[in-house]
Amino acid sequence: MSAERQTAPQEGRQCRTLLEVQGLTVRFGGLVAVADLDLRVEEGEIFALVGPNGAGKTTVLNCISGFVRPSSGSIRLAGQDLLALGAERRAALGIGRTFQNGQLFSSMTVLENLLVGRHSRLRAGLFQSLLPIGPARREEAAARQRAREILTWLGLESYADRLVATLPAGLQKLIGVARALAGEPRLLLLDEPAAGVPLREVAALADQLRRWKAELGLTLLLIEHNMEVVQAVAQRICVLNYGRKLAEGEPATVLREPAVLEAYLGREEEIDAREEWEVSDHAAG
Ligand SMILES: Nc1ncnc2c1ncn2[C@@H]1O[C@H](COP(=O)(O)OP(=O)(O)OP(=O)(O)O)[C@@H](O)[C@H]1O
Repeated sequence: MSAERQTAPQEGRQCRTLLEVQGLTVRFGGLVAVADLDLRVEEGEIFALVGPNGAGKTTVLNCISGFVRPSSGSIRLAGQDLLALGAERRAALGIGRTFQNGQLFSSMTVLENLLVGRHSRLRAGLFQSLLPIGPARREEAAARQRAREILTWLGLESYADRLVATLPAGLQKLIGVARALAGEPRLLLLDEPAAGVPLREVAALADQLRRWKAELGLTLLLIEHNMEVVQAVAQRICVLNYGRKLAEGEPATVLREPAVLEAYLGREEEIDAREEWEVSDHAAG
């Protein structure tokens, strides 16, 4: 990685808002998935969006990365309004994104997936970067070099020329991160990085998240259900419930708030009741 990207954020520097979301509302037909949400993520922090299933977390991430158009509200990155811009333009401005299920091109190699992730940074188009001709040749060589550096940095260099489809799910998840990093993001949006990670590897994942932040000077906004990871890495969290902000602040404090406990327990009770009903229904049938 370049020296500039390797520099850790300096201790004690002033907080600067990188991402500012104001009055974000998303309606899907009659359903209000996100309701009048305000969020500020400061440069260099790890911020977690948590909440029960269906709370609206992924929808918020989709609005920031440009996959869902909100019904109202504003989203700014370093002061620049994003809403008029498409997903690709936002990626070029520094928004990187991973997905719960990877969403890689499984019939391409790992390296080719990273080149796709990097193409928002290239002046030549994606097609030219995959088929190097004319003036794109030098840029493409540099992109390949950078993609290999990222793979090496993540310990994935031996998989560069493997087809994604042949690799286990856990590895594909990390390749999803490598692909997002290939776009050299300032803000990395991570959708449930701990989902599917075995318990014994959760602490190592938390270490990795801190390393990505510190060594690449990244800001991380993550959705996460695993509270061990959230408490280990996040400086601040926002709890969503039915699309509304329920609480915000330091994880240790927020996760003890009665309203937050109730939101989680309430949903668990709903699920327990449904499961009991299904069991008794099946038993009766
Ligand atoms: N494209 C869509 N069309 C209609 N409804 C949607 C769409 N996307 C999400 N929803 C609904 O919006 C609500 C919020 O969904 P969302 O996926 O954002 O929640 P979440 O907090 O990410 O949930 P989970 O933790 O289960 O991933 C849910 O009720 C969901 O069914």
